Amino acid sequence: MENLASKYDGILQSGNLTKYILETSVYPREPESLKELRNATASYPMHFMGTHPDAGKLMGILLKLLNAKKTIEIGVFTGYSLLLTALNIPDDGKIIALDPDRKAYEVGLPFIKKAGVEHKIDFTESPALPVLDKLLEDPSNDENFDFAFVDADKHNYWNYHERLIKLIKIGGLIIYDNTLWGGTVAWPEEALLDPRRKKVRQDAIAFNNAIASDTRIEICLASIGDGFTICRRAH
Ligand SMILES: C[S@@+](CC[C@H](N)C(=O)[O-])C[C@H]1O[C@@H](n2cnc3c(N)ncnc32)[C@H](O)[C@@H]1O
Ligand SMILES: O=c1cc(-c2ccc(O)cc2)oc2c(O)c(O)ccc12
Repeated sequence: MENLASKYDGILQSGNLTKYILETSVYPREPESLKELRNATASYPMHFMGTHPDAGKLMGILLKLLNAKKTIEIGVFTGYSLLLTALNIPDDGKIIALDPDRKAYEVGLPFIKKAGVEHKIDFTESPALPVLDKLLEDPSNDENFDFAFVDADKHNYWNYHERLIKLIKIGGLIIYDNTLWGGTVAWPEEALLDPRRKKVRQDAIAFNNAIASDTRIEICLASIGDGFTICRRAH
């Protein structure tokens, strides 16, 4: 029988511990604009797709450590991770943000404007692959980005990886979200009943296996949010 608790209890499979972490170290220091965007998303369809705030906190620290200036985001939804990125890069930083769903982006846009960071965002209403291919047609984009965050159609993660690895600088980071898919990657296949969740589990397992043997990167599969695969381009 499918254990839906994992979806709501976080990857720790413990609602109390997830709540403790959020209430102790995340919510009290979450910027007001992010909190407002998160609250506005709560009444939007599929609101659970927003990046987990604890994972967002880690992403913010990594962006600062890296001094990231030029970034790519694949999968914007209402913009939690996008606003978080915009708040953690310098005033002249730029984010190429890609999503075919402009309506969801517009839910978060007022909070992005209020935070005064809209000028850092170049949103394109499109599936990501053709835009990445276009970027790669111009050699000046090779190794020109510090950071990328991927949180979109899970079956395309390897296709994104093959393109992002050329666009990201040596020493830069690519983060893939949902790579533990509620913990189900370690479950027996028959334990999952919903065919769509089953398919995403298979996509996540295939991606995790492929990335684990990619010698161009160092990886850390962090059990935060829904599973964050943090890749550092090594060469
Ligand atoms: C999980 S949500 C992203 C959540 C977002 N990072 C946040 O913090 O709120 C996934 C998004 O991926 C988008 N998406 C689906 N297919 C896509 C594609 N081919 N290219 C880019 N984005 C895509 C969906 O429209 C959806 O908004
Ligand atoms: O339940 C979901 C579904 C997705 C998803 C499915 C198909 C796409 O083309 C894009 C996204 O993503 C999710 C997600 O990122 C998350 O953190 C929780 C749930 C889901």
